[in-house]
Amino acid sequence: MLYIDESTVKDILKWEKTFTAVETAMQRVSEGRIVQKPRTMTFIPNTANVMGTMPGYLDDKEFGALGCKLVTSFPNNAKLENPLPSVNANIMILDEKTGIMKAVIAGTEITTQRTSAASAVATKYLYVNHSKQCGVLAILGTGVQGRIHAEMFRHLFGFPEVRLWNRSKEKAKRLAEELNKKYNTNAFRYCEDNETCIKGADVIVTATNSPDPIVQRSWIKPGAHINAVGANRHHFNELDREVYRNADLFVDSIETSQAEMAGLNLDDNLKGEVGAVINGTLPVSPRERITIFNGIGMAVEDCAVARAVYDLYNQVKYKM
Ligand SMILES: NC(=O)C1=CN([C@@H]2O[C@H](COP(=O)(O)OP(=O)(O)OC[C@H]3O[C@@H](n4cnc5c(N)ncnc54)[C@H](O)[C@@H]3O)[C@@H](O)[C@H]2O)C=CC1
Ligand SMILES: O=C([O-])C1=[NH+]CCC1
Repeated sequence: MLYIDESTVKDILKWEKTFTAVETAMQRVSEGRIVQKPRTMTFIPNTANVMGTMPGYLDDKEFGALGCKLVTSFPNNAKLENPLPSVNANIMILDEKTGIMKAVIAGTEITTQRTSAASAVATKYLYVNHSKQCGVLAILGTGVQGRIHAEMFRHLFGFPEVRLWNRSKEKAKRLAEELNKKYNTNAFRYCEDNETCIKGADVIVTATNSPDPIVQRSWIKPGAHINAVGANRHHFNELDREVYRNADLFVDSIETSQAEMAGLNLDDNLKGEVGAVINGTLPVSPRERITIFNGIGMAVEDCAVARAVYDLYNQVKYKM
């Protein structure tokens, strides 16, 4: 059985490839060329820990795959003496004709990249493509997702200022220093509080486990775009309800969002799927309207990126 480990995935998977795979998966969702149900969640009693199973099928020449991700979210892993990622995953991909397993692929880096890529796809189609300004990016939460969003968004969209806020301030400060050094810049700035981080920002990313709102409506600039990524079991808790009431909401999949975001009154502001915007079947919002992308993460994104990794691995292997 072929196992492609994390360090190999990190070596061969480039952000641009992940972006294209996720963009394709989002389009196929809105074309009905996928099969994907809400994930099953095994909540481990008396803890914040959860294990999810995410099976999916994606019909596409380049990124099509039949697969299943097993993912755990153990939010306290980051606080261990030897910290570990909070989110860990493996992805199985199966032969579509025989159902036989082709490979198990380490899925932690894939999950990291594909989540940020989904936000980037949404940002491209809901914001960047409408000639809106990419001046200030605000990142709330500087864990694994905060870091990848900061790096990937600056790389793809060239934000000259990336603000970083975290509940424990030292962590945000350290990340700003580290990224400034890595990219030989002073673009990454640490913020003392979430309000300062958000005010005047063009694009906002929330990537925390906060059960309470960390974004207030009055702090957001007209026409800004928000990618709400975090909050673990409660995908919509990072934004105050007033934010949802005064914005256009876009999701990755209506079907899975209806299950996992059931506590939010989606009917009020839900415009539809990002895939439909990409395909031109859903209009974009007026310029001054705030937009939210609430991506809860899709199995078919994992299938698409896993297929890309499998093909890249085989190309590299056969060349040797
Ligand atoms: N939508 C999706 O597809 C995905 C969503 N996620 C979610 O994104 C979030 C971040 O994931 P990672 O960066 O991997 O986790 P992480 O553990 O690396 O970072 C979590 C961050 O949240 C902050 N935080 C925790 N509790 C908080 C609170 N009460 N208020 C403010 N900040 C708080 C921590 O300081 C930490 O910096 C999690 O909720 C995770 O479940 C992760 C992967 C995929
Ligand atoms: O879609 C995903 O893989 C996850 N969503 C929340 C934690 C992991």
